[in-house]
Amino acid sequence: MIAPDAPFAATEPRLGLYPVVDSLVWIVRLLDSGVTTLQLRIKDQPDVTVEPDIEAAILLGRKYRARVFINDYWSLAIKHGAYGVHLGQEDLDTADLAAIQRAGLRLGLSTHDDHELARAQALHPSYIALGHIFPTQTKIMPSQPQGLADLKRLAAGLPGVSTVAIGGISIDRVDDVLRCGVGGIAVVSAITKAADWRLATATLLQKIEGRGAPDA
Ligand SMILES: Cc1ncc(COP(=O)(O)OP(=O)(O)O)c(N)n1
Ligand SMILES: Cc1ncsc1CCOP(=O)(O)O
Ligand SMILES: [Mg+2]
Repeated sequence: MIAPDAPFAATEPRLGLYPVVDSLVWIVRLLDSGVTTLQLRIKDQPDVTVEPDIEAAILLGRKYRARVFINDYWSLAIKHGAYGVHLGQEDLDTADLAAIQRAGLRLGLSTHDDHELARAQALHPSYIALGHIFPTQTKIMPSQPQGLADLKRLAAGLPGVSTVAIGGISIDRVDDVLRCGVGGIAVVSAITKAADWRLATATLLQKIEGRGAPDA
């Protein structure tokens, strides 16, 4: 991995509500509900299997003028001209960051602690994700939850950086997370496991971005 010297293409300073979903069906539902920042996170499939959905998600993002980030599959994201890519720390050892940058894609990076944060900052990504903040059922995490105090401390040390909090963020925790100073809140189960995902999405949009769905 060779670190590019220049910063990656900028994204919004405040990414707002940022659902992370595992299918095109969810991408369509959420774009239709007025969500403007999204991630397609399909895990551990061959490129040939995921390419059609990745391409479709990127095209839908363009059609809806939304920011669709592709998790993991950075070369497919480049090939199809995605808005952006989200990578984890382990991906940094193998991904061609210079190619992502040359292609003008935005880059989001995961961080779990101060050490990973310093590594991410040195790469000048478009946004930095901090987490997991609370315990999560969605992904097995080797690290401990960071909690709100650490989130506040870390966010305060990142002036001018677009930040996203992730991990165990339920609707009733959103206000506390926002008070820590992050500009984006990434959620999986708060939407995909909600009894009423439309209501959950509308509530999150209102709390995080102060707006309703297009027809609301
Ligand atoms: C917004 C956001 N933050 C963190 C992650 C986790 O990404 P990663 O470390 O690459 O792990 P996987 O999601 O690939 O399991 C994320 N996807 N999105
Ligand atoms: C992908 C990922 N990376 C860190 S926590 C997480 C899952 C977050 O899911 P949930 O919002 O359901 O806790
Ligand atoms: Mg990943």
